[in-house]
Amino acid sequence: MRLRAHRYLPMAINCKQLLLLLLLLLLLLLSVSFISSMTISVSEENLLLDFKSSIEDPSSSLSGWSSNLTHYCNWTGITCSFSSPPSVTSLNLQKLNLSGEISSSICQLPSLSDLNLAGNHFNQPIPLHLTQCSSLVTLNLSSNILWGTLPDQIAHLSSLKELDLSNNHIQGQIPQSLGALVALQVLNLGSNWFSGILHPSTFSNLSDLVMLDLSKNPGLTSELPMEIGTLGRLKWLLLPSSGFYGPIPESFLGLHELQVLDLSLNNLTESIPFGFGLGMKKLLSVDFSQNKLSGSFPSDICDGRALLELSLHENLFDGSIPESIIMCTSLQRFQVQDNRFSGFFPSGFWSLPNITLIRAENNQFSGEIPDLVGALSRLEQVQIDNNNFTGRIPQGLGRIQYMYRFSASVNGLNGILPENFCDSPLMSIINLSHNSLSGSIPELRNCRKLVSLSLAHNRFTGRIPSSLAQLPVLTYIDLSSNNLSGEIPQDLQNLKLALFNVSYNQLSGPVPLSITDGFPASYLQGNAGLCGPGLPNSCNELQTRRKSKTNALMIALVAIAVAAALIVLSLTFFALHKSSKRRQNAWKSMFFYPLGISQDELLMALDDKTIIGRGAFGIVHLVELPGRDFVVVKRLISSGIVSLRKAKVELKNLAKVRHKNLAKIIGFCYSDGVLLLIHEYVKRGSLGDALLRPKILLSWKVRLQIALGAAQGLAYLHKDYLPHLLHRNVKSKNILLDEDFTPKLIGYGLDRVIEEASYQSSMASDLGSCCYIAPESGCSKKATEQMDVYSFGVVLLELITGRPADQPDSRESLDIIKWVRRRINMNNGSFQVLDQRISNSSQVEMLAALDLALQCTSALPEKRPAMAEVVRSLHSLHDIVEPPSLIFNGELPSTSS
Ligand SMILES: Nc1ncnc2c1ncn2[C@@H]1O[C@H](COP(=O)(O)OP(=O)(O)OP(=O)(O)O)[C@@H](O)[C@H]1O
Repeated sequence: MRLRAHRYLPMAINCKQLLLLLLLLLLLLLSVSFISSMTISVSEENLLLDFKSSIEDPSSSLSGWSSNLTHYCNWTGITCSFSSPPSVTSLNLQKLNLSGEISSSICQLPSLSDLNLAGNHFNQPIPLHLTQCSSLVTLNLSSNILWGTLPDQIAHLSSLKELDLSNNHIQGQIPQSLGALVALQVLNLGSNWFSGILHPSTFSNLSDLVMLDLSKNPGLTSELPMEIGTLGRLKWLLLPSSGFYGPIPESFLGLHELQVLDLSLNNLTESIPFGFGLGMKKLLSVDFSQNKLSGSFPSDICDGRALLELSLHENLFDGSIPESIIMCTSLQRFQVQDNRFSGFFPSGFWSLPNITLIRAENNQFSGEIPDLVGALSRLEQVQIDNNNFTGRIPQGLGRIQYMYRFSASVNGLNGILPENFCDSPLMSIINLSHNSLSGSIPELRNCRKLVSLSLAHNRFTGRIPSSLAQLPVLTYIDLSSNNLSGEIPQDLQNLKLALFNVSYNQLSGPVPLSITDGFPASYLQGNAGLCGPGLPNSCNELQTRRKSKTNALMIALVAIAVAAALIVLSLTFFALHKSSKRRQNAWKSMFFYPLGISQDELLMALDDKTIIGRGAFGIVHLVELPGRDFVVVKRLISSGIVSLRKAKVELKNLAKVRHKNLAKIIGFCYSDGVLLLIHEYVKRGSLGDALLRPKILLSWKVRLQIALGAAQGLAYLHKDYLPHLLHRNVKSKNILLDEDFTPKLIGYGLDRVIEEASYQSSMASDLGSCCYIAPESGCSKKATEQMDVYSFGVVLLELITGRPADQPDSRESLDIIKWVRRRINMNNGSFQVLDQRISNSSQVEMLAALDLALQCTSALPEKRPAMAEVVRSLHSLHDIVEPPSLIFNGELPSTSS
């Protein structure tokens, strides 16, 4: 037994040893796994600290990123996975005022799927190493100062679902390789400096895309690829304020999931594809505004009944709005102003249950505003100025709870004003001027928020309501050119008025002191019976005159001599009355945009001090408006101004010219053959002047941009605007430069308001213009598009050579065409004519432009290209627009204000 026990003893020891061994092994395993977990943690932490070390953090937002404080998964902006060990999945450091370098270390975080550095100040090219972060699902670098191009290698981020690079300074073409990111759902490249064309294939495979935003990239001069219309999941398509041109592809009809479509502020042409809206049941907002779209109203736009907002304004749409629009029961905002719509404005539209905004001004709508508009309406703002609306102001107007602006000037509204027309508690602006309204102006007691009341140029009679004085914020009152009588209520002086115009009425009696003191006398003129300091009648005189008139009457009963005196007096009075009537008719005005000042104030401003230029057709004044805005008033000096009736028709049409390269006509004043044209003010003066200033050197890119803009303006006049227009006076002095050097043509349309013979004689008197005139215009009287093309070619030569078109004092005394042609016949002559101050790197483009300018200035009109062709050729040269800071190599031109 002992022996057996002895035999088993070593065996027992072995078991113990085995147990110990196992225990040791376990411990070893545990410590290995602990050490390995420690290694991962340490390396992720180090990677983050490395990332931090290259970042500038003035707000100490990342001060908690320290290994001594907490585990890195709890650091600001970090999210980790729940795995063991935990690993960083998301880095969200938006809006922390960070700058510096985005280090490559973050791409070594193996599980990083979301990287958000939006709203910081990173100022560097898009780091190429970010394209190595292959696990990224979301990359948001928006609202920084990233620059350079978007690298092709972006295609390596094959898991990416959201890419947001908006609001940076990224340049160059949108890389075609983006099309490889087939998982992409959100692509936002808005507000950058991308340029060139959109390659169609970029979009063919992005079938998961839900949101595409390329807005505010003005250099993206491209047609809209039809492939975008195949993105069947697209909900948001945002392409406003870029350079898109051409038609809207038919394929867009297939975007059945679309909710928001914004194509505004581009150069899109042709009509909206027929059937647009059919089957698009989810449409909420559609914006086609500020393009050159034409054709009819998209009558299926409300097929889905969900539409909240429709904007078609500032286009060339025509035809009428179909009655079916009343199916748009959810519609809230409707903007069709500044088009050529006509026909009856659908009456059911006014009672749409949710409509808050109707803007339809500057069209030719007719019809009446029905009385239905009333208590249940949610209308807040109605602007239907400058149309052909007729009928009465509806009774229900004053019952609309939320109405704050009602503007229906320049229409044919008639009848009396309903007693309650201003009862809406929020009503702030009422403009019913230039209509045929009559009767007395009701007392206004309830619109306590009324700021501006314009009832000018109507047929109102009776007294000025004294209740106006009870409206605490009333600031602008224009009651001019009516038949109002009686006295001006004295209490009005309690108001803080910025405008009080009652000229050309039949008011009488003393004018409240603050009004004679505070406003120009022109606001009171045309009221023979008013008296007060500064007016033709002093009140004492008037009273004495009245007394003596009574006495004379009494004496007249008994004395024939006095009766004779009375006759003389009445004759004088008659003469006075007649002259006042004549003065009343002196000026007729029409403003197509609100100026904030009255006709009389405008006229008063036209003195020598405001003259800023003189041309062949007249003198140019610069007039300041309230709020530091300006307009330019050109007083036409010509014996051949057309009649008021014709001027009105022509200018109403010219005011519908809408193009960013044509200075707007804002209004006009007319009196006995004198015409004042009111224009948009363009700040930087003319191109002609800019080229003459020796210290200014416009870079080639800017010159090209100016040429392209001017060509686009002309092409619009020739082909897009109806009826087609010729400019007839294209020259560098008639191309003005806006703040950002956008060119704007002035001087178009003058031949519409000046008789032909006078127009031609004014043109002939302007010697500075003769080198812009096509050679054939001497023989053929009729102006043609080709003559405009010739003149444009001369301007293009000025831009290429840096020489003014006409240099009478130069040694060679040649006009620019002869000068260029002589030189290019010499050896290597083409190079010699290029402006030598511009860098050689632009030579190829300049030579191509020279070739185009020579075609435009061909002696044979039929050899000249059409303006649309010129635009295309310049487009092909104009790929990258430089940021404004690179525009000038010399002194910046001052603004003339
Ligand atoms: N809308 C405007 N904004 C700013 N300045 C203007 C505007 N219109 C004219 N000017 C200034 O007034 C000057 C004279 O303009 P105007 O058009 O009358 O003359 P012009 O161009 O020299 O000749 P023409 O009468 O043949 O057109 C311009 O050179 C420009 O400096």
